[in-house]
Amino acid sequence: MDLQEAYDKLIETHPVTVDGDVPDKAARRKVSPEHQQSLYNRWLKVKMRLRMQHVLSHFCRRLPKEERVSAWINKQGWRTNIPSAGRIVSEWKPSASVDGVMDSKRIQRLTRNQNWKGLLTKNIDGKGKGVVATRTFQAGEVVCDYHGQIATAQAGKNIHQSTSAEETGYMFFYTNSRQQNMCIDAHSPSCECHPGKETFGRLINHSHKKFNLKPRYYSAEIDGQEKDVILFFATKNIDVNEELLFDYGVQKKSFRGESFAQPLVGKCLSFQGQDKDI
Ligand SMILES: C[S@@+](CC[C@H](N)C(=O)[O-])C[C@H]1O[C@@H](n2cnc3c(N)ncnc32)[C@H](O)[C@@H]1O
Repeated sequence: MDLQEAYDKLIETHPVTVDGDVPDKAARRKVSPEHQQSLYNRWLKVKMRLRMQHVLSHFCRRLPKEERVSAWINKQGWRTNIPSAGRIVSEWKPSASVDGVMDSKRIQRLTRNQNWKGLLTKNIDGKGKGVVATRTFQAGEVVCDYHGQIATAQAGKNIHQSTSAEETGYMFFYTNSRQQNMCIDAHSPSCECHPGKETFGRLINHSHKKFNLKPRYYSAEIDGQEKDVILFFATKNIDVNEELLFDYGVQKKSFRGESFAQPLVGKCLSFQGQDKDI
């Protein structure tokens, strides 16, 4: 029997699991006295890979800090065969299906607390304020959300018509999972749930050609309540100091028309002045 056959036989009775114990020597010898040591090594190697995947799947769409990974690993109660937090961070890639992103407690917490890290508000020549990255983001990472009061599209349109030109660019129109036209109204710099805090999403500027973010709509259960959430995903790797941009869906250089989003595609109404980066 070669090693592969022996290994396949061993895992029939002793499958590798994240928390399982390596089969003892007697069990390994029973399968193959000749390969018992190699079976031991291979079993532990596969277990390590499984643990790495287990940790990575917990930090699925936001690059974690090493200390955070280390703290989480410590909580698992593993005494041997412990993955290195440094290696996890260096090998980190966005994982998990985009559909399941709002299942992540971390993303839910960031959405609830508006504590998005790695972002900085800055004045951008010719555009007013904008948002830049203070760390690199990998393609596929969740960067932040578009936060504000959720309203019907009609209510948003009314606000849009009754507010000043400076305020009207902060409405994000979308269609929800029940096919209702809705709007995230962020015309006030801070919202009722986060008084005194200016959230990042509303400050992200537009570019049709150089966008590096794409919004995606979710209907998510947060704190037992169904909520509409618009998450911004990096469409490419983003460098430090790079401005974050998404395509508002405006077609013209100066957009004043009415337009409602297709599902999953947001549109901000009213875009005035000289558009940089168009
Ligand atoms: C959602 S706000 C973005 C944040 C805004 N720059 C601010 O200072 O609050 C949308 C408004 O930003 C400005 N803006 C966005 N993208 C722009 C661009 N590419 N060039 C010039 N102005 C832009 C327009 O005034 C637009 O109505």
